[in-house]
Amino acid sequence: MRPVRISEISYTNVWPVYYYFETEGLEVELIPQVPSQLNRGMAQGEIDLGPISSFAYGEAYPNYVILPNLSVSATGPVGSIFLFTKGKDLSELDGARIALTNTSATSVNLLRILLERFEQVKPTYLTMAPHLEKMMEQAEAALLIGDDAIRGSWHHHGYRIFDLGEEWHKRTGLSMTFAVWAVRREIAEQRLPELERIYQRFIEAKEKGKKDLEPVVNKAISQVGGTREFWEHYFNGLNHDLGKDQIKGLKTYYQYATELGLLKQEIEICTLDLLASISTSV
Ligand SMILES: C=C(O[C@@H]1C=C(C(=O)O)C=C[C@H]1O)C(=O)O
Repeated sequence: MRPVRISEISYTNVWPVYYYFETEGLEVELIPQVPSQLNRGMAQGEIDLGPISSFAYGEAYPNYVILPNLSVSATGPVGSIFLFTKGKDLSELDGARIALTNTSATSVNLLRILLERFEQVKPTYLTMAPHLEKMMEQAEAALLIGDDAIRGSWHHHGYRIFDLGEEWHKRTGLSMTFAVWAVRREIAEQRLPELERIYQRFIEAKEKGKKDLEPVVNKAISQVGGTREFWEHYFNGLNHDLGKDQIKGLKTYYQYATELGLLKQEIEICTLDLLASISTSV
């Protein structure tokens, strides 16, 4: 049988889980990608499992199941999902052109929820590669995610920066889940014992990442730049669990996305019960 194809998001936000992910003895292939490539790969059946955009889970519903207790979430500022504006507040973006990174699915739709539902403004959008200066030549505001957003925030360009995790939390009081570990439903049905072993390794990796973050911080400093304080603060602001609070925030996000017509149907959060069969939780 071919290896299980697992995506590895190339952004630092998943390193606290992937750094200690041990593939020894597993029949897996790790494929580095940005979220939008992973979402496409999963939809086309080229990738079996990975931390997909939570929005992509909703789009593909009910084709995937979620591995419990893994996510990329934040309650409040996330530190790497930023809207850059030339000084305007979110409420002043009616009719504005906004450039969206072509690497994201969750955050572009989160932005639409914040602007269209909460601020009642209706901008126009264009999708571009994540280059802040090029985006700002063509638009009044730009959305970046992941390390592109982090690097963008380090430059002294004078733009106003809105953290979408923080803006979501201010308006809803809820946590926001940007990615969930999803697996194609047929893989879950056909290769459950292997999935259990893979899942166990992910959970072990996440626990190690919580206990010993220092090597992860060192890797980020050497590969991306920035200070130890920056990365400690960034990683500590992220949450990689999928507990009650995260699920409550995610359900609300799906509900708003469906109400705005961004998703076609009501979404249930189906998690894989790794000791029995597929179940719908919470
Ligand atoms: C926290 C982040 O979350 C990411 C945001 C995603 C999206 O917007 O679709 C997808 C996966 C997450 O890993 C980030 O990129 O900074």
